[in-house]
Amino acid sequence: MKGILLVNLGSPKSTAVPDVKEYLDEFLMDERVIDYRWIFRALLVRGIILNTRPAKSAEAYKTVWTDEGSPLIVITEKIQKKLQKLVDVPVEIGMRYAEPSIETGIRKLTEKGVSEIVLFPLYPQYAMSTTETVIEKAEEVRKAKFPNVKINYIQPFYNRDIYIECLAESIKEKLPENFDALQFSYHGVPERHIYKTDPTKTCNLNDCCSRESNPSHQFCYRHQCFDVTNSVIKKLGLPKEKVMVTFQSRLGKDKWMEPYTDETLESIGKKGIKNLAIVCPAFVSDCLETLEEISVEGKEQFLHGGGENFHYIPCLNDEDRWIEVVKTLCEEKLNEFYLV
Ligand SMILES: C=CC1=C(C)c2cc3[nH]c(cc4nc(cc5[nH]c(cc1n2)c(C)c5CCC(=O)O)C(CCC(=O)O)=C4C)c(C)c3C=C
Ligand SMILES: [Fe+2]
Ligand SMILES: [Fe+2]
Repeated sequence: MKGILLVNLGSPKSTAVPDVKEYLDEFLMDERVIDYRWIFRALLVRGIILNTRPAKSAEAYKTVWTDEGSPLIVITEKIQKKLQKLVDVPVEIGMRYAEPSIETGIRKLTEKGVSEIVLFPLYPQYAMSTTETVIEKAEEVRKAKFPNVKINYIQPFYNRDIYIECLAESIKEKLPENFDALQFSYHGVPERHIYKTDPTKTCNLNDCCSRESNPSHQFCYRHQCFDVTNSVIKKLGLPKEKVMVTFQSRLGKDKWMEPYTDETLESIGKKGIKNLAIVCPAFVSDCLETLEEISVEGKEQFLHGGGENFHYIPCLNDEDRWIEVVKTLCEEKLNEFYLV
């Protein structure tokens, strides 16, 4: 029997500082997130970051937490429930970090008799800290605990027409009438990650990412962010001069992809952009990074820098058109089981 596992990043189990600390420990000790040798990662994460960050992050989580829990998990559950109504195989969710884990998700499916799983990492763009770490973890769990289960993975879908169509429609509906600029803010990654995961060694993190084609594009997060932006603005008929791409949520002292979202928000008001719309297409569901970092902090930065109207465009969340896309991508992979 077949089944579907939707995998998202995950959140702490509560906003209590020890729970946030446990979550950050698992997240930041992932070698595909902080890619230093174990001893240096442990010194940085356990010796420095976990001393202060959990309390600060817990305060931020408190501002977005709902009665049902973390927005990211609540929204992923809503996607699951809606998808379940459209397909005739069991659908479960699993988180890369914390609970419900990928193992919990696979276990629930196997208890329903599932032995062939389509696993959907809910990230449009490939990075070692997105799709790659999900697949690595799922394979580790499968080999150790469910050796008889087959898993078929859905690949990054940043360039799929159905996704672009859906995102463009969603943005169009939510765009305010008057805006001076539309900012696409993607979660950043350290530049080193892009070089590291480029098997072709042809990405120069410069003009190459915006070229029409280059062998590195399949593994270049930066290219995939530009590609989503270009495809969406083409569909919306927006002039390039009205659009910006920036990268948010950097952590630590490494060089992350630029331009940075926060610095841009602080400076564009003075350059004449008074009415701003902003969207975050690295996330399919709203989460701490959109609801707090962009909608609250980002708005303050923009207003502080001389901006006047800040309009946050929510993620696809559980919009029906997005659930249809999820269904189509899952069905494609479900059907592949018949071919092998
Ligand atoms: C969308 C893709 C994501 C990438 C790429 C990514 C990389 C990345 N993140 C950190 C550090 C943190 N991220 C945090 C939160 C967070 N990150 C993503 C997604 C990506 N991260 C999401 C969806 C969330 C929100 C989770 C939620 O519960 O809502 C956090 C925790 C919050 C905080 O303390 O700021 C950290 C830390 C690194 C180092 C990294 C490197 C590639
Ligand atoms: Fe590139
Ligand atoms: Fe992150």
